[in-house]
Amino acid sequence: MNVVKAAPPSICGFKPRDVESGPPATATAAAKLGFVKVNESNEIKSLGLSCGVDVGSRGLRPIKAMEDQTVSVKTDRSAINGKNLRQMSTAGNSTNIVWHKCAVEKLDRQRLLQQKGCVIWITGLSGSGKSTVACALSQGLHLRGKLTYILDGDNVRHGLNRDLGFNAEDRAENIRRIAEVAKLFADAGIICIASLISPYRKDRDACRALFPEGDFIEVFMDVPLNICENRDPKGLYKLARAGKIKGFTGVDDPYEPPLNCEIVLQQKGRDCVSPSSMAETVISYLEEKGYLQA
Ligand SMILES: Nc1ncnc2c1ncn2[C@@H]1O[C@H](COP(=O)(O)OS(=O)(=O)O)[C@@H](OP(=O)(O)O)[C@H]1O
Ligand SMILES: Nc1ncnc2c1ncn2[C@@H]1O[C@H](COP(=O)(O)OP(=O)(O)O)[C@@H](O)[C@H]1O
Repeated sequence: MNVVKAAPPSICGFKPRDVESGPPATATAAAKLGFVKVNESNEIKSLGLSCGVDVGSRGLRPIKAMEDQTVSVKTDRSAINGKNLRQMSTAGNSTNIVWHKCAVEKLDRQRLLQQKGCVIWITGLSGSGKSTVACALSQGLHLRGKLTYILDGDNVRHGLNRDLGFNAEDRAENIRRIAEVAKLFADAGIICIASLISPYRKDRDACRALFPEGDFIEVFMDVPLNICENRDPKGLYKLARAGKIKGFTGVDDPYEPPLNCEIVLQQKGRDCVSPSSMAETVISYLEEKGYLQA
């Protein structure tokens, strides 16, 4: 039997950081919580007063604090003998980085929230109603007890993306960063609603590629330019027509409508479809695809 000696346990074996980072997934991690013995049959024997979490099954069950209790924990031997060094990887400009896995995973969070994490990507011209539908959708889901978060292009440009402008390269980076943030939200189990013009097909397709099949739900606000321009709530079309804003989408910059998106919300002619009925269309889709349950 190998004896792994670690720092003596605090009152309950957890330090605040251990609580934040979740329960131990391996014998090594468990050892950090106190004195433990690891035997050949993958059992950890607690030697001191400690409490832990049974990670042997997918559902996490807290273990009561008891003295000299033996708990079965699935240990990853490669984590103990250092074989996991093979998982070193390179991502972008970062080299020698290792993905750190936690025992509490997306499925656990989804079970807690009783929903599935995903991104609803709303694309369309300025003034087409993206932000309005995003809010109506968030409200509609909130009323059903579902957790959402909106990433609005305008708003994110006030902080995270304040260094970016509107040339094609900056728009691509704006969209890429928002997609990466949306991916984190979806991993948290949250229904993330991204509303931004995202005018280029290739940029939207690159976002889609970041997500598992089905989790990127593209919604096209199919509203003709003349309606958007008549609305002009911020007076930007007027400024663009007057030549005071250069490279304005739909005026002197392109917008490429989606070819194969999941949902089209159309506003044509005199018939006015309300934002809440548009939101209901999206909610029905989520219900049908099983996103509103774990
Ligand atoms: N040149 C130009 N073209 C288009 N839009 C412009 C421009 N300059 C400023 N704005 C305002 O910025 C909002 C669009 O930001 P996004 O982050 O959604 O744009 S993009 O996806 O990066 O293309 C957009 O907000 P919405 O009207 O809500 O779409 C505009 O208010
Ligand atoms: N379904 C709708 N019917 C009528 N007007 C709408 C609808 N959706 C949005 N609007 C109005 O259109 C304008 C632009 O909406 P907004 O959500 O700001 O668009 P975007 O975010 O695409 O720029 C706002 O004045 C809003 O009240």
